[in-house]
Amino acid sequence: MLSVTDLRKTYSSGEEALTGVSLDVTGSETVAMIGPSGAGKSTFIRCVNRLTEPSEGSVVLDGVEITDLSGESLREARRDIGMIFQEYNLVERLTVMENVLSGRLGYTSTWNAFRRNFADEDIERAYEVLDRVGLGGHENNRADELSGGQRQRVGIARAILQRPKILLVDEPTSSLDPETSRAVMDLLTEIAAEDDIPLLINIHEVDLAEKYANRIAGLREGSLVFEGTPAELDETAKGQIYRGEEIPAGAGPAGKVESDEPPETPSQASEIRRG
Ligand SMILES: Nc1ncnc2c1ncn2[C@@H]1O[C@H](COP(=O)(O)OP(=O)(O)OP(=O)(O)O)[C@@H](O)[C@H]1O
Repeated sequence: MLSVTDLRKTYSSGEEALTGVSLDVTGSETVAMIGPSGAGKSTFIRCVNRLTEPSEGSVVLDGVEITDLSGESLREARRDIGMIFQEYNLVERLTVMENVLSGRLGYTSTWNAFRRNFADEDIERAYEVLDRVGLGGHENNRADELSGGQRQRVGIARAILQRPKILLVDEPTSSLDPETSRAVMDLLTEIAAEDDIPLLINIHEVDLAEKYANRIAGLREGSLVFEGTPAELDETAKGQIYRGEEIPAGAGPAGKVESDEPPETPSQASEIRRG
């Protein structure tokens, strides 16, 4: 379970990106975070795994206070957090298999990673994970030979190879066409359900949030202005999130709630074969 309390982030520029956001993500639920551009969605997700340093607040994952950690303990905690990025964050000249195995780099020594001495067990599991995301047979393709949807599948495979306790997903579909976006969302929500892990997903497309999420969190100007089910996300709530409209007195249930570093990878492409 992820429990975020009163998270604040002020960038050195003085920009107050988060002004005290609290949100829990539990079980195998999918929580979609929506909101206009600049609302603070990416900042929120990046503060959870400390790719961005929060200014104040608490982030607890399965009982571990992430904001207190540093060095090796922070690296260990990050292994529990699968991260999937909008622009995939793949190393273009590396193979699919190498990109996926880079999800295991946190577990292997620098020397072994450099030599690409991945454990046979990891390679075996990477084949399984690639089959699972529909990329069986593409292990030795270079990342730059893949379509956008396939690249995102590699990103998903890399994240789940870590056996994470939560998946954080930042705008997974913004570079994809509608059909591919739905396929990627199907895959993500299937994995969350099958592996019994929660999914926190930033997403621009409200229709995808409504279709796939169990719960929707609406951010506006760094504050959580809505938290509810897709059914509760009515026009009033959308007006509040996207246009800053006040909730009319006596309105329904919706509204409420007051209130830098990609994974390390080896440097050159080469084939890694089943051991
Ligand atoms: N590294 C940074 N330095 C300074 N300000 C930043 C930085 N990153 C983000 N911001 C600012 O913080 C605010 C929130 O940005 P963030 O990227 O979190 O929003 P977002 O909701 O994810 O937007 P989008 O949907 O466009 O990706 C914006 O005003 C943005 O300009």
